[in-house]
Amino acid sequence: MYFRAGGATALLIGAEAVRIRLLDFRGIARISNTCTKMVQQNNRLLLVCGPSGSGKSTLLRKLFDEYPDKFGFSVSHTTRSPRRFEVDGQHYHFTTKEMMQQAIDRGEFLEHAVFSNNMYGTSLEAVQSVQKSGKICVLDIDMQGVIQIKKVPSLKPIGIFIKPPSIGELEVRLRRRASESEDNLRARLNAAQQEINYGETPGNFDCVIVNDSLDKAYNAFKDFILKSFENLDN
Ligand SMILES: Nc1ncnc2c1ncn2[C@@H]1O[C@H](COP(=O)(O)OP(=O)(O)OP(=O)(O)O)[C@@H](O)[C@H]1O
Repeated sequence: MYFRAGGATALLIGAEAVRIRLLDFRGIARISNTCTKMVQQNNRLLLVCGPSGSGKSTLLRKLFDEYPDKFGFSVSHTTRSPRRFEVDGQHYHFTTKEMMQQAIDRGEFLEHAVFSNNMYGTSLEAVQSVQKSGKICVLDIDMQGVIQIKKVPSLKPIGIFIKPPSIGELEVRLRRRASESEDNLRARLNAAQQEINYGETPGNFDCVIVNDSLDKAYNAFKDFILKSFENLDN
């Protein structure tokens, strides 16, 4: 079953969305050793990044459907209040600003951001919890999160960038999805070109997939992942 547990890209990119991401050098050093162990154990992270509306969720849903036991999302932390249907530890780990900041200072977060006065982040423990269950941990993550994770040299994540066929088509898809206010949609489209530039810069991702025809894009997505994680048997 596909279940997206509140990844960083689930956040709005509204006009007021000043995202501040901080991972200081002490934090990097602290988590670096643990990450080296993760890599040695062949527990590499899979990062899926792309502009809002590029099709990350659609492709991941197909992958999770085809390989139900192989992949898992880590559960993010947030300091925002739970919504009515949200279950602590399932949709998010709900915490306080003080506790989250202390954990960040202890170097327990791979990436974190401030959005609309609330903190969000991916803890190393949340990633390891997925890996301990025998699954490959997938982070559906925005450009700023990728930049932050890449600062941990020992992590060596496998990164896939999902590129829309054009900004015009991205707009069509976002409008058809009808999930955003006009302001939000504009903010997402404004951010998209910068994200595409980052995605296309050599060295930033291991693979760039243009999501034009969904079937074609999915096959390329799946093939690359199967090759990258050779021990996937299904
Ligand atoms: N190849 C495709 N052709 C046409 N429509 C597509 C294609 N891929 C995805 N879509 C549609 O585009 C919309 C955006 O896709 P999706 O929600 O997967 O994007 P996303 O990158 O996960 O966005 P967000 O980051 O905002 O969650 C959805 O309505 C989806 O059905």
